[in-house]
Amino acid sequence: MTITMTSNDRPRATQKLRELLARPDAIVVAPGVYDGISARIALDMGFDTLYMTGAGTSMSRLGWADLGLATQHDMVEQAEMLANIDPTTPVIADADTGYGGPVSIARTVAKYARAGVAALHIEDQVQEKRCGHLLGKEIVSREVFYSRIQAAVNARADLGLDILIIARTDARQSLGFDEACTRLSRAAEIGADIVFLEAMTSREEMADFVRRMGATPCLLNMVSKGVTPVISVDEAADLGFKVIIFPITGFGGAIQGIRDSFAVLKKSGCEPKALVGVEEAFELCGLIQCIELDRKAGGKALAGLR
Ligand SMILES: C[C@](O)(C(=O)O)[C@H](CC(=O)O)C(=O)O
Repeated sequence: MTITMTSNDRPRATQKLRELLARPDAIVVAPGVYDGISARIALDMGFDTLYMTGAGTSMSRLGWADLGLATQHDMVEQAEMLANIDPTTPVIADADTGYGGPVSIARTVAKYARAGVAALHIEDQVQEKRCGHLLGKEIVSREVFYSRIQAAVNARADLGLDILIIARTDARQSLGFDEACTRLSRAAEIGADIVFLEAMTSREEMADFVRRMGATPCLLNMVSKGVTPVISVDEAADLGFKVIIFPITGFGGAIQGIRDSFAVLKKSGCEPKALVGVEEAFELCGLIQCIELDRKAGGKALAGLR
């Protein structure tokens, strides 16, 4: 795989996501990434789309749970880094509530698009939001939600951007499934490209949701130990979903892996034997590419490395 640090091919990620979505009977699979290492692993393994998880971003950048603590600035910085390791691979990014009223949302859309993000999702929780799989979520009115989506759609048109807009509703928990579907149908009419019904509680709901949304592509959020029943990528595709995200797979695995590794150190006073070594880690993160880049430019800084 070619990884480039140039920005010339940025528009291709959005175009590529549109092409991936247009494939009949196929689903876009996006593993959750939350830092440079997790993004590098997903790219190295050949995933063709990445999902920037807000929960993972909040925990990796701030060390705090997904409770609306990450700011627009935190999220844009993270998105910019993730979208530019390989600018040809689409990144679908969490944009929470859009971080304010219509003016802030317009700025969020512009900043995400200019950072190289291919699609972003904006939801209808109040600003003091929380992970969609926790209890006690508070939801804004239909009007406020619709104006968030309208602001995003207008910003995209006014600024000549082609980022995809995903409307997410968290209304299922407190207002019910019908209200959630009504909100997303209207969001699609306003101009959202993809719809995301957070925290569905049964397979019947999943099937019904896709049916009710008609031609609008639907996204499924597969959160381990969340409130949505676990289904596979193939099952989601069979139900008609066009995108499936796995926000927890990366950081859930990392937490377990780091814990296991530290436990060996604490117990034995030595590192675990099976650890990935420093060179392998650097190679994962572009060492060879950097040596090549330096050599081609006549640089001497990395000449002695290999
Ligand atoms: C998708 C999500 O917005 C995320 O931040 O990745 C979260 C995931 C989580 O916290 O479990 C959500 O579902 O709200």
